Amino acid sequence: MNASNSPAESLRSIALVAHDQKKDALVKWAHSHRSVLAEFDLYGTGTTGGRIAREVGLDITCLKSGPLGGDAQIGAMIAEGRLDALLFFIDPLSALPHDVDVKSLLRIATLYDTVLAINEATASRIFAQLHNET
Ligand SMILES: O=C(CO)COP(=O)(O)O
Repeated sequence: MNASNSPAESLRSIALVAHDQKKDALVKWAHSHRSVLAEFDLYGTGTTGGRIAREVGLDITCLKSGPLGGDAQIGAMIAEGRLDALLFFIDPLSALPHDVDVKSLLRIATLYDTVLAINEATASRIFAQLHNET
C-alpha cells in the first residue's frame, strides 16, 4: 500500500491547530510569522482558527472545533491531497476527550508524509527554511 499525494515540494496550504494550553503560544508564534503565513491558504480548527483570525488578523478558513470533528476534517483534507503542512501545537500534559481524533490526525499526516510540526521549535525551523528558499 502506498499513500502518496507527493509531499510538499512547494507548500501552498497550511493548517494551524493548538490544544487549549498551547493556544497562546501559537497565537504569539503566528504574530511573529504573520507576513510568511499570509502567503498561504490557511486552515484551522474552530477555536484556534478563530483566535488567529481575530488576534493576528490573518485570513483563515475555520473548520469545526477539534473535539467536534475539526481534527478529523483536517485529516480528511490531508488524505484528499488538499493540505501541504500541519502546524499542531500539542499539549502533552492534558488528557483530551478526543484523543483518538488527535492520534488519527497524526497518523494520517505521517502516512501521507505531510510536513508536520508538533511543537514551536519545529514550526520555527520549517519557517526559517521557507524564508531561506524565497
Ligand atoms: O482540539 C484541538 C486539536 O486536537 C483544537 O481544536 P480547537 O482549535 O477548536 O480548540
